[in-house]
Amino acid sequence: TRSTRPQRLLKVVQKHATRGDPQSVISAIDHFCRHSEWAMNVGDEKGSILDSVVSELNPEKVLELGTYCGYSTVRIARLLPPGARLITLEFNADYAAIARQVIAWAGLEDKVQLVEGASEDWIPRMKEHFGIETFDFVFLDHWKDRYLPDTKLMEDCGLLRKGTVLLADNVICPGVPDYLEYVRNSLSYKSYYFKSHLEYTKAEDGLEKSVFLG
Ligand SMILES: Nc1ncnc2c1ncn2CCOCCNC(=O)c1cc(-c2ccc(F)cc2)cc(O)c1O
Ligand SMILES: [Mg+2]
Repeated sequence: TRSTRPQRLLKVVQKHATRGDPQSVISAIDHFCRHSEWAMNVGDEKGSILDSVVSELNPEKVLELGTYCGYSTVRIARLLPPGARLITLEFNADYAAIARQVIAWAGLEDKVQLVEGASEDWIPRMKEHFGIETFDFVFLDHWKDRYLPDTKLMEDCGLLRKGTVLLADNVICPGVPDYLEYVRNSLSYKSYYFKSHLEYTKAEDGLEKSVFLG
């Protein structure tokens, strides 16, 4: 039977990227998605904004919601200081299997813990299962109708502290109107919109950076 797009993306990484070189993994995926097959990675343009937010924050504890093929996982993990940890949640087992191999090809498996399952099931278990007190940085890139309930769930579970940064992908396309309304009007967040484009296209999209004020 025909291969899946994530399987073809992994083949491209293994063929064109250098083991242990995260930048070559990022470039191989971006080239494939721009010239061969579009895929829902955060991409190079929004990826550069993601890089600048992570570099400025230098987070120790990172949560990513929605791994897909591991593109943004690699982008974030390559910038983390030694000893920092990234936990990434992926619901789809096929995506998770590909992402593990992409993350390993980049040589970042020691910084990354990929967990299979739904965000709503795992967020309440972060403390007892992973020994996490609070996160410094959260990248939201999963089901768009889960951004708001999962943010409220993280608040209720005490996983956010004064200064925790949430960065949300796709706030315009596909769009997360309820989440945007919440973080932009809540007194518990200071929010900023980074205008950009939907990965590998000319359509408008953007990232919303929201700082939890405690
Ligand atoms: N642990 C978890 N818990 C819950 N749910 C989870 C989960 N892990 C995964 N999932 C499930 C969903 O994961 C993928 C979500 N991402 C997107 O859907 C997405 C779509 C587009 C897009 C598509 C078509 C267009 F025309 C225009 C834009 C672009 C993007 O950048 C996207 O990120
Ligand atoms: Mg996205």
